[in-house]
Amino acid sequence: MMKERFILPDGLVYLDGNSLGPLPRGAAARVGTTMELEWGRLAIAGWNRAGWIGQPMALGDRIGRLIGAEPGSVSVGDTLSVKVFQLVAAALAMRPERKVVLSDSGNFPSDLYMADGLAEALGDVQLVVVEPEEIAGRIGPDVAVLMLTEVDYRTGRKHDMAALTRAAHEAGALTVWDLAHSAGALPVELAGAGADFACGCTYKYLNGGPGAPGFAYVAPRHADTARTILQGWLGHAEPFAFEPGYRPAAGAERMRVGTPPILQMAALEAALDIWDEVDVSELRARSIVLSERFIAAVESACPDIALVSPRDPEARGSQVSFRFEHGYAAMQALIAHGVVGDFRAPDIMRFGITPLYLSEEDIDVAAGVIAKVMTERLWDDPAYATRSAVT
Ligand SMILES: Cc1ncc(COP(=O)(O)O)c(C=O)c1O
Ligand SMILES: Nc1c(O)cccc1C(=O)C[C@H](N)C(=O)O
Repeated sequence: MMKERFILPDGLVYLDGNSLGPLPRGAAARVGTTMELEWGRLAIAGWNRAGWIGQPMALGDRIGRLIGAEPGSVSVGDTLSVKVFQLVAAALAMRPERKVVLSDSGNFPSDLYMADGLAEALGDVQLVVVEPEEIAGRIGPDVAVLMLTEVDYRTGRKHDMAALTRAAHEAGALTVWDLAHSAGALPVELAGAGADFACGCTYKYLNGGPGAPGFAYVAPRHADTARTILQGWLGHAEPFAFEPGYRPAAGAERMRVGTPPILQMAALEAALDIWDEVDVSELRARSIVLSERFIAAVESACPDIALVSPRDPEARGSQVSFRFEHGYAAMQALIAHGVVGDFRAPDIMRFGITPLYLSEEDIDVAAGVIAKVMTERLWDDPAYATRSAVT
C-alpha cells in the first residue's frame, strides 16, 4: 500500500483509477522543476542538456519492466488511439497477402474506429469483429492481424494473451495487443507470450495524468523490419540530418512520430518513480484479495445488481463491473455519497481496484455506500438522471 504517495480527493473512495489515476505526490514538483529549471533556464538546450530527446525511450524501458518487454522495445508518445493505428498498419504491411484485421466486440470503440478507418483508407482490407469468445475459432488463413485489448474496458474480462498469440502465429497472423487496462493492473509478459506489437496508455493504472502519452511495443525480432507507417521525423534514423527521404531509426525507436510531450512526461516520470518500487505479482495478489472482498460484500447486500465481470479472478483484470438498469443514476448517487466509479453504456457500473492506494477499509466503505444507495433507492432521484458530457 502506497497511499501516502498519492494526493487523493478528500473524503472520497476513488475506484476510478482504471480511467484516470490519481495525482502522484511528486508529480507537481517534477513538472515544476521541468518548467522552471529546464524549460525556464535551458530553453532549447533542454532537449540535450535535460535529456528531453531521450525521454520516450527512457520512460519506455521503465514501462517495459511492468509489461514484460525487452529493454529498448517500448517507446512513449502520441495517444493510444494513434499507436493502435500505427501498429495495426505496421502489422498489416508485414502480411500484404492477407486482408483481415480480426477483433472483438468488447474492444474499445477507438481501437475499432481506428482499424476501420485504416481498412477504409487501404481499400482492400476488412475489419472483422466477432464476440470475444469466438475469437479463437475465427483465427484463420485470411487473418493478417489479431487486434485485441487484453482486458475488456467494460466487463474486465481478460483474454489469454499467450494462447491467442500462439493461435495467431500458428495461423500465420500477427498480434497487436492493447494494454490500456493491463499495464499497472496485472502482470503482463509480452516477451514471454511472443507478442508482436502492443500499445497502451499511461493515464489509467500508471497514474501519468490526464493527457499522458501512449506507448508502443515492437518485439525485437520485428524492430528493424517493421514499417512505422506514420513516418514522423523523430522516428528517422537521423532526425537532425533533415534528409528529404525517410530512413527509419533502428529498433523500436522508429515508432516515435513527432515532438514528445515533455511536461506530461515529467508527470509520468514521477508516477513511474512509484512504479519502480512495485512488484507487479504482489500487486496482482492484492488486487484479487480486494476485488473478491468487494464482490462478496456488494453481492450479499445488493440483489438487484448483477456481476458482469468474470467470477474467476484469473479471468478478469483489476476492475469489477456490475449491471444495473439504472446504473447511470446509481453511479451519480454513489459519487454524491463519496464513492467514485464510472458508468459505461448501456447499463454497466464499473469500479477500478487499484491496490497502490486502496485498502480493505476503503473497499468496505465503498461496499457499504453501494448497499445504502441500492437498498434505500437513493438513485431514484431526478437530480441523478441528467447525463454529463463525460461519464
Ligand atoms: C482499450 C482502450 N483503447 C484505446 C483508448 C483510447 O485512448 P486515447 O484516448 O489515449 O487515444 C482507451 C481509452 O480511452 C482504451 O481504454
Ligand atoms: N481518456 C479518457 C478521457 O480523455 C476522458 C474520459 C475517459 C477517458 C478514458 O480513458 C476512458 C477509458 N478508456 C475507458 O475505459 O472507458
